[in-house]
Amino acid sequence: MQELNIIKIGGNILDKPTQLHRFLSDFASLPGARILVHGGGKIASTIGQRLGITPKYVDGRRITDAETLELVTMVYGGLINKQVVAHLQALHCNAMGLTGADANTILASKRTVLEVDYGFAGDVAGNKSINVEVLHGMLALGITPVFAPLTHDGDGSLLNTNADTIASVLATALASRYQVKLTYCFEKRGVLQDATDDDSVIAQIDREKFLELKETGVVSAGMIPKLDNAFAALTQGVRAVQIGDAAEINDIVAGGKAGTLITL
Ligand SMILES: Nc1ncnc2c1ncn2[C@@H]1O[C@H](COP(=O)(O)OP(=O)(O)O)[C@@H](O)[C@H]1O
Ligand SMILES: CC(=O)N[C@@H](CCC(=O)OP(=O)(O)O)C(=O)O
Repeated sequence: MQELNIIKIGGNILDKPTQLHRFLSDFASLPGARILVHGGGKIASTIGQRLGITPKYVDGRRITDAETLELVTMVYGGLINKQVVAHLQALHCNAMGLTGADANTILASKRTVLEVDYGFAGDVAGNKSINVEVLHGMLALGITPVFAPLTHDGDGSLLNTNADTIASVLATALASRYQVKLTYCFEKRGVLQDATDDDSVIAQIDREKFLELKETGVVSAGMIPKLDNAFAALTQGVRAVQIGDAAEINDIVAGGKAGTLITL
C-alpha cells in the first residue's frame, strides 16, 4: 500500500510567520502523498475578541453559538485556509483548501446536548462520514488537500470541529487505502514530562503510560484530547502516530527520533 502522511499543524505555529514559513517549506518538500489539517483556535479567539465575541471552551472544545460559527467560518475556512494554500502554492505544492462541506469530504452531526450545549460543534460518526473516493482522486492527481477545522451536517449547516479530531478521522478512514502516518505538530518538542523543560520529551507513550500521565497531571488541557485522538487512530488501523515540534517535521516523517511516538 502507498504511504500517506497526514499532518496537523496547531494554532500556536499558524500565528508566527517565521515558524509557519519554515514548517510549510518543510511540508511542501516532503516526498509522496500528504494531507495538511490546520487548527487556528488562537487566531479565531483573537479576532473574535476584536469583534466583541468572548471565546468559551469546555474540556478543550469551543462553545460555538451562531455568531461564533460565523466567526470560525471566516477565520478557519477563509483567512487561514486560503493563506496557507497560497503559501503552499508559492512553494510549488499544489494545495487545495477544503472544509468538510467541500465535495462532501467530512459529514458530521451537531453534538448532542447533555450537560453542556456546545452549539454548532460537530462530531464525526465514523469512517463512512469521510469521502475517501474524492480524497483518493485528489491525491492521485498530485493535489494536496488542506483541511480547515470545519465539517457540515448535510442539512445546510457548517459545524466547528476540533482540528486534532479531523486529522484523526481522516487518518482512520484513509487507512483502508494507504499506510497512514499521522503527525501532530505544535510548538513543543513532543509530550513533555515537565512543561517548563523543552528537553524533557517523553520518547514513547502507550495506553498505560497515558493513564499514569493523566493521573499525575503531567498531561493536561489540549494534550488530553490530542492523545485520545492518537489512540483512536491507532486502534483503527493507522500505522503510526507521532507528536512533535513543527520545526522537526522532516525528522518525524523520516522515522527519526524527534518527538513522542504513540503506541498501543
Ligand atoms: N505534557 C505536556 N507536554 C506538552 N504540552 C502539553 C502537556 N500537557 C499539556 N500540554 C499543552 O497542550 C498544548 C497542545 O495542545 P493544543 O492546545 O490542542 O494545541 P495545538 O492545537 O496547537 O496542537 C500545548 O500547547 C500545552 O500547553
Ligand atoms: C469545536 C472546537 O473546539 N473547534 C476548534 C477548531 C480549531 C482548532 O482545533 O484549533 P487548534 O488546533 O489550533 O487548537 C476551535 O474552535 O478551537
